[in-house]
Amino acid sequence: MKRDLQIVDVTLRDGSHAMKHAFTEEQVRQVAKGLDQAGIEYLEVTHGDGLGGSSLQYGFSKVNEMKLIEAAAEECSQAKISVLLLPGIGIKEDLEDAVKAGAKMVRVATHVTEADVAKQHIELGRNLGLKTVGFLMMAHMAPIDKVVEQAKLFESYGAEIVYVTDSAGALLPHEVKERVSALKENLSCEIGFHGHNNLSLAMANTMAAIESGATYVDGSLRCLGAGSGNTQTEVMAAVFDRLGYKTGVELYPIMDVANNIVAKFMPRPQEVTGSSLIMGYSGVYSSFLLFTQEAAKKFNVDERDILVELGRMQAVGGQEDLIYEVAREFARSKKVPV
Ligand SMILES: CC[C@H](O)CC(=O)C(=O)O
Ligand SMILES: [Mn+2]
Repeated sequence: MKRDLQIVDVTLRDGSHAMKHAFTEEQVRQVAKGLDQAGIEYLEVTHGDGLGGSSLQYGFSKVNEMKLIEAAAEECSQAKISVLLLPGIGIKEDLEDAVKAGAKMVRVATHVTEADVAKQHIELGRNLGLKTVGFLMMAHMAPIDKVVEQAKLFESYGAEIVYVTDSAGALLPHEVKERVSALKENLSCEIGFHGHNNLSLAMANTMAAIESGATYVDGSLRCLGAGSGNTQTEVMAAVFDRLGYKTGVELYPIMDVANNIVAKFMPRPQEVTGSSLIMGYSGVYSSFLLFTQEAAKKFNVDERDILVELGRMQAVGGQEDLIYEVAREFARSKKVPV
């Protein structure tokens, strides 16, 4: 079937942040099987921070991600497994192992101003015969011309799709429109959008993206993802159907996997909480949420103060250690015993 839009499901990757990287093999099998049967073509499986993310800094995975990729691939009859790779966290050998485990797509992710570090990884993805994607994270942090420049680099290395990634859930619909339209005008490859719901705008932003020409859009079941989570996969399936787009995704089966499987194991509902709202408001990486909550508790300070300060400092992925430094500094200035 020719699809007008591709919904890429990231429950088993972005959802790993919300699960503190504790997915079990059985959970992954059930979700992958449900997504496959509902008609999703690409589903992403790795540690939340991508291949090689299991570590003291980002949190250890309960189950080795290669085992999870293999398990997901075994459950799929038509769907393909995508893996996320952040150069520096994941290495060449991780991608090669992921291919042996069954991966068919790689999304190489860099900070929005650092696309140049992805050249070798994108070339490797193409050489391994993978569908290869460039993922520009924290897209709110760069002006449009910079986003275009960086996206063009991805395309020149061989990326077949380039994503505008709203890692902090900070973009407003008109800002998504500006970014996606500019990429559409200046690139020949397909354009994707990955949203977070910290300002309750994930669906509106996804709509803005497709109206501006994006053809790949990410979602997660019951929004399971970092911060307030992602655009909700099953909601996208319903909305796109109402709009007359063909996605290949069947509504009742996708709702069933969301409500009968994912809802049963998610640790908490994906809501816009005080902290995740501040992440969107201040432009802080969604995956910092649980670390910030732990640091706030440990140092007895307000989570929101930590997040506003991280936003002011323009902290980016990889700077998780700053969360604890900022919390300690607040505790010191408030004379809270640490
Ligand atoms: C830390 C990687 C990150 O979770 C990738 C992603 O989904 C995003 O930037 O939103
Ligand atoms: Mn994300």
